[in-house]
Amino acid sequence: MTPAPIAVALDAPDLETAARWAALVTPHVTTVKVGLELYLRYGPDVIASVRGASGVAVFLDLKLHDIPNTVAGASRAVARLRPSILTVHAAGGPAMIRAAVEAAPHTQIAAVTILTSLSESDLGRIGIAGPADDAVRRLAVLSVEAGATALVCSPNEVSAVRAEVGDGITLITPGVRPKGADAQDQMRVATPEQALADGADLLVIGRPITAAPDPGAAAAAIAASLRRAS
Ligand SMILES: O=C(O)c1cc(=O)[nH]c(=O)n1[C@@H]1O[C@H](COP(=O)(O)O)[C@@H](O)[C@H]1O
Repeated sequence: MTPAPIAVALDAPDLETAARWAALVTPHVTTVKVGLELYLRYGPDVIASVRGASGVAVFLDLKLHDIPNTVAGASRAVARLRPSILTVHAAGGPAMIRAAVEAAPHTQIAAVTILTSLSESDLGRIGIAGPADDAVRRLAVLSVEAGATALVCSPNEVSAVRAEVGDGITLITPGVRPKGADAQDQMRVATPEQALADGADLLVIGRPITAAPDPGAAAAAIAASLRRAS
């Protein structure tokens, strides 16, 4: 069975748990994602641990956001780990995004547009006027012009972003919840089937899989449902 285009967010408190989740889900998904919790605790070794024997693609989600020189250095430091994807915040601006792209030539740089945990009223409070769609599209275009070949946005904006940037850019959507699942701290959400139908290339899914009694079975069920829908 072809693995589904899902990156399972391994937001675990310890390495053993993360490696166990990775082993359980990798037959069913293309990618696993290491984020700040694991990386700040264990550092670079975590990548090899979750990659394991399967050699699954590892997405390193550090959401870098600093001046270009600092982001270039940080990107260079992690590029040698050969993650398939590395995230930076689009709001860091074009020079910062370009610095990451140039410092990690073998890794796809994904620019995070507007966090899926922000509601439209949160956006107003941090000074971003107008609907989320507008800000996401603006940041998407700026990021692609700066050399990013992947973008992170919510499933709600993915079709608008696709229309803006075309087919060559990888669109990654967190904020994914199977029908009836609790959105938790996510504000702009959709189902996996909807996200894929609207043009997402890779769905980031964490707790709906990792908090399930059997993460392997939960990943398999979502993968099967995507196959049925496509
Ligand atoms: O860059 C990300 O992956 C990301 C961007 C974003 O806007 N929203 C978002 O939730 N994420 C990540 O996606 C994952 C979502 O996890 P769940 O909410 O448990 O499915 C977490 O690891 C987040 O860090």
